[in-house]
Formats: sequence, structure tokens, C-alpha cells
Amino acid sequence: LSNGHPAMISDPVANPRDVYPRDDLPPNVFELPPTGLSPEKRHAAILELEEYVTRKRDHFLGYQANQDQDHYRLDLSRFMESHVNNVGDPFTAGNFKVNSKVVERSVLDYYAALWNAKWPHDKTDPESYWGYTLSMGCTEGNLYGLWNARDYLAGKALITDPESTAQQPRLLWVQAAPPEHLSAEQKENALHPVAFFSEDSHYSLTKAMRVLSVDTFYALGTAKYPKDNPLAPGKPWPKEVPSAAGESGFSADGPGCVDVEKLAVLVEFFAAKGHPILVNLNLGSTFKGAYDDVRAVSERLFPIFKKHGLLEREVVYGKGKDAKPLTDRRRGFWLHIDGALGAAYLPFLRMAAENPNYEYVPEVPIPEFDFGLTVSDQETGRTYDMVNSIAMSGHKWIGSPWPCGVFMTKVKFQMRPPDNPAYIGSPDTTFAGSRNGFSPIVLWDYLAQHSYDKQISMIRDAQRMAHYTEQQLLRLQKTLGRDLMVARTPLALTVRFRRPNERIIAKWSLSSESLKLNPDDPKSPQLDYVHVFLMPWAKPSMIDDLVKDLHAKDAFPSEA
Ligand SMILES: COC(=O)[C@H](CCSC)/N=C/c1c(COP(=O)(O)O)cnc(C)c1O
Repeated sequence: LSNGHPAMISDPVANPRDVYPRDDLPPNVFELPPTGLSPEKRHAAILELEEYVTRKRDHFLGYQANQDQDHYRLDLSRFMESHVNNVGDPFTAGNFKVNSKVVERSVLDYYAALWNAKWPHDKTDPESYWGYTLSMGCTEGNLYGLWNARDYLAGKALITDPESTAQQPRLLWVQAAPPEHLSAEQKENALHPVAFFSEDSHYSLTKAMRVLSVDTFYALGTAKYPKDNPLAPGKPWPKEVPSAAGESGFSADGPGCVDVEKLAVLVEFFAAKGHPILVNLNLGSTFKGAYDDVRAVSERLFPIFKKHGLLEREVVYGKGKDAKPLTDRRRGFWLHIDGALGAAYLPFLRMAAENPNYEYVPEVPIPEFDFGLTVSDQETGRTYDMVNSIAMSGHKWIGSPWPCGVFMTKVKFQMRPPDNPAYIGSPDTTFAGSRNGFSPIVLWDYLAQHSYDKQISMIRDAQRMAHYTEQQLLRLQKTLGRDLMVARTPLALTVRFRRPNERIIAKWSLSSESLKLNPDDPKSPQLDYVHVFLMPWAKPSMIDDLVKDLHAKDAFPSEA
């Protein structure tokens, strides 16, 4: 950083060029001296970055991000001249007037309708939906959904208080007491939620457990019941709920969806001890694009929830004016749907399957997953809505120039915000402080340009592309006479195959995963996979070019 510039506030301890990753880009072009860059250098840097990003974008197949952004630029670049901030609740105008909340509400209404929630939002109607558009991606949606679940199940105050009036909003006690009728052990556990998610879940779930200090069944089982793993007594607890097994008998070569029976056995263990149950289900898992069977999980867990008084339970959160206990009736379970990828397109695949005009017969039934999924209690005739919350990324299937998404739940599950900052003129009901006001405009513009019919065609095309890709890779496998471990989970938008060399991985931005076939046997073969995701952006020519690269002699390192 010498060449005549004034000294930096602090000198580098080493040369960044020597310590930072060597990427395609020349790092020195982007170094920032105290005087800033000359117009020429700045422009040159911008051109370098543009060339790199567009080159990588034109070969982008490895992640579930739709790189087709061209339809926004012309109409939306005008909003780059303002800071649009939707701070606070989407349904309260607030005092930060440069906002796009009217647009955000239309986007939320759209997904409420698509996901069979009661809309428009009505804060006085516990059954109506509530939601907000995310400033991060689905990681924020998962974090928020699991935070909501934790506090709901742990008896924290809810936003709706049966004794509150608009004139006299009663400050609810922050923490309820456990239901009276329980045994000592059950009372101790009644407000201590236990989380369950499969081994194919995204790492944002583990991150959320750490951030929120929520116990997984593994953490609690290992600490308190080390010898009692109900799946294999005496053996260590599995770290996550096992996924369904493949031909090998292990989940590594399985489809990637949760093993419903094993989930039920683990849930039963903790429900029997009085714990409320928090389950995350995947809708388009990160690596295999698999869909957990939300309907099967709901029906399998329902009798367990009923048996252990978790369908509906009374929590006491204070005493009224007449000193009578104030009770709240809540469910003792929470199903969060991580719909990062699939919540954006599965409704359209279902529409295609249900409308004969589309002449579409899916290879497997289209998974149910939304707020319309109910289970009836045969004894009481009562019907229960089973899904508590859904999160979806906006930058995956839909496509956005930056991470964004949607979180949705129902008013009856909403938490009372931890604080009430008057200066934003709105309840602080979301995760962020400042909230991206541009993302709702991007999502709105996409939905304005893409009718249901158009979106049905797009997901049908993507399914065809996934099938085409699988066939091309199987053909290559035959030509090379080598097992390329080609696999595609039914209805998934991704195809996985044997990891090729680093040059091909970098060119196509391929995401990789290495799995031991039998995790308990150190000598067990390691499966080194990569995958391609067939987003609306992917064209047959890109697949053909990738397959051509995979024909190269050195494309696949020899087996170790
Ligand atoms: C390794 O690939 C990933 O982490 C991609 C994000 C990159 S593509 C946009 N998946 C993110 C993801 C997430 C996190 O979503 P983001 O925070 O938006 O990245 C949540 N749930 C599932 C099932 C996911 O697959």
C-alpha cells in the first residue's frame, strides 16, 4: 500500500495478496488507499468485477439461486435513488415514511392466499395470518420461526391477550407457569421445548439452536438420558433425526427426507416426559432437494401429542383483578416448515397436477405443507391446523439480486415483542430493526409479471430440465463406463453425481458434499457428491456444456 499514498491508519500485518483466497480476481485492483481511487482505477475495478460476476453467473448451476434477474433492472433501478426502510410491523404505517409497506402487505397477502392462510391480516382475528418480508434469506425466517416457537412453547406472553383492550392493553406477564395438573417431572419440563430436525436440514437450524439456546433432542438426551436412546438403547443418541435409508440401508444414498417413524419414536420419548415439541420440516432440502412428508408427520405425531396432552394445554400467566388465575390455552407443539426453496413453487406444481388441462401426472404425490393442512381427532371430531409457521427464500426459485424472503405464521401464535420502541411508531414485531424496503418491491414485481399459469409452466419446465439433466448424466455414465453415482430424489430440482475435478467445480460453482456410507464404520466408503440445481435460469445448452466438460479425461479424479 506504499506507492506514495498517505499511510493507512494502521499498517497491514501482512500483504493481503498473500493471505486472502486466490480467486479469479486480481486482489490489488480492489485495494482501498486513504485517498480513495482515481476515477480511472475505480472504473477499471468495476469493469473487472462485472466481468467476473457475469462470467460466473453465465455458468451458475451449483446452488438453488435463480440468476435470471433481467426483468427487474429497467423498472426498479429508480428505487436505488432512495433508502426505502420498512422498519417495524408491516401492518402499522410507522413514522419512517420512506417505506414500501403497502407493497409488502400485497406480497404477504399473495403468499397467505397461496399457502391457504386466512387473509387479509386482522390483528383482532387469531386465525388470520401475520408475516413479514425478510431482510436476510431463509436463515432469518428459520431463526424467527424457531424463536417464535421457543417462546410460544415456553409460555412467554403472546401478542393477543384475551383480557386486553385497545384502550387498556394489559402488560402480560413475560413468563407463564406450567399447567397445574402435571406431575413434578412434567411440570419441570412443561415449558422446556425440545427441537427435532433431520440430518438433511440446513445448517441454519443448528445455528438457530445455538443463537436461541434451544435444546435439541440430541443435547438433552445425551445430557440427561445418555443410555436411553429409544432408537438404539445403550448407544449414543443420533445428532439429528435420521433421514430415510437408501438401497444400502443407510441414509447417505437415501432420498434426503426425514424418516417419519424414527422421528415419532424420538418425539414420543420427550413428549412422555412432558416436554413441548418443536419440529422443523424441509421443503426442498439443501443438498438433495427432498421434501419431508408434512402430512405423514402430522398424522403420525398427532396421537402422540394427544396422548401427552400437547394438542391443547392450559398455561397460567398471572392473576386477574379478582385474584383468579389467568390462563391461556395453547398447543404444546410447533411445526415449522423450512420452505426456503419449495414453498415458492410446490403450490403451482399442485395446481398443475389437479388441473387436467395441464396434462401433468407427477411421479409422486405433490407434498402438502401449508396452513391448510389439518388433522381431525376421530374421538372429538375437532379439526386441528397442524402447521404453525412457514419460511421461504426470495432469492432461490423466484430470484432476487440479494437475499430476501417471507416469514408467515398466524396471529394466535404471534409473540408479544420484547420491547415497545415508541420512536418507530410501530410494534417491533420482526427480527431486524431496519428492514429492506427494496426486497418487497422486487418480490412484488416478480409476482406482477408472473401469473399462476406462467409459474405453473416454469416449474413444469424445471422438472423437465431436472429429468433431462439426470438422463444426460446417466448417458455419460454409460459412455465412460464408470459409476457416477447419478441420483435425483422424486420431484427434486437438483441432480447429484460424483465430484469432478476442482476446475469444473469452480467453473460451474458446483456445491459439494461428502458422506460416509456407514457413518459408524471408519472403513466405510465415502461418497463424494456435487449437485446441479435446475432453476428457471438453467438452459439445456448449459447442461450440454457441463456434460461436455465432464467428458474430459481428467474430469473425475481416479478413485482414491
Ligand atoms: C449450501 O447452499 C445453501 O446454503 C443454500 C443457500 C445458497 S443458494 C441461495 N441453501 C440455503 C437454505 C436455507 C438458508 O437460506 P438462506 O439464508 O436464504 O441462504 C434454509 N433452508 C434450506 C433448506 C436451504 O437450502
